[in-house]
Amino acid sequence: MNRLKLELRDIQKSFGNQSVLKGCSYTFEQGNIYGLLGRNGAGKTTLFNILYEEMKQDSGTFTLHIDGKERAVDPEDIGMVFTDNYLPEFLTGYEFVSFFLDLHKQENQLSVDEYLDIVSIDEESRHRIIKTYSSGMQSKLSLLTVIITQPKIILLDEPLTAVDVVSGIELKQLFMNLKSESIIILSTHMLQLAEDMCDELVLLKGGLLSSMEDFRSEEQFEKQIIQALSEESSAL
Ligand SMILES: Nc1ncnc2c1ncn2[C@@H]1O[C@H](COP(=O)(O)OP(=O)(O)OP(=O)(O)O)[C@@H](O)[C@H]1O
Repeated sequence: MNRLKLELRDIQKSFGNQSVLKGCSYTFEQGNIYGLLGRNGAGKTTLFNILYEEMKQDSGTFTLHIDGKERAVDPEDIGMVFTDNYLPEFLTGYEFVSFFLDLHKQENQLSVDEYLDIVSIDEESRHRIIKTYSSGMQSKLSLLTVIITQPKIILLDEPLTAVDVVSGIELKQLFMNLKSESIIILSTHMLQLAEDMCDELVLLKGGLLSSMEDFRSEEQFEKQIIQALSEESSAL
């Protein structure tokens, strides 16, 4: 039985007279990676910002169920990696990880170098300032923050877009390992990534969430998703 669940109930959000989320309800469970798919402007980032408490929903709730007990979500329950990385540009990668570890002491903590090895940031690069990093390297450093803290809920907003093929495969494997302890929700437009990595696909369309059941048993995966997202009732 799954120990940890995140339950969203009827979350609504409008900006002025634009209704973006019209009653999102869904239960996400530990042990799964969920792929959140939706057209541009469907409201994926808005939903993540609400869960991360960067933004307040107009109505609706989201709660955690731990071993059958329900409680509010605490900020430390959630880690989010954004498309745009907010990293301190004038620290080196090494200094950033060291600083981050001071703030977030972990049991069985690895050394700074061991963490940087996990995301394959090489010896020379780790002592350069982050400002000089490529966007893929910056993404890897951002992903390291959730790898270190392993929060109960991990929200990944287009995390692997700038990461090269080899690093992408390594990071995918890392998230596969993290999912046994966490609920992972991955927003992506990369259908191949969603198919490879996710256990369940969730569509955000017309301001509502729905599950795409048994997507692996469908032969024409891409065609099916494109059709689902382009039907007339789309949010756009
Ligand atoms: N702070 C804001 N103020 C006004 N409108 C906003 C705000 N944040 C988002 N929106 C609007 O809400 C809608 C959903 O935006 P959001 O960024 O959540 O979509 P998305 O699904 O993440 O899109 P994409 O795939 O393009 O990143 C868009 O029309 C956007 O312009």
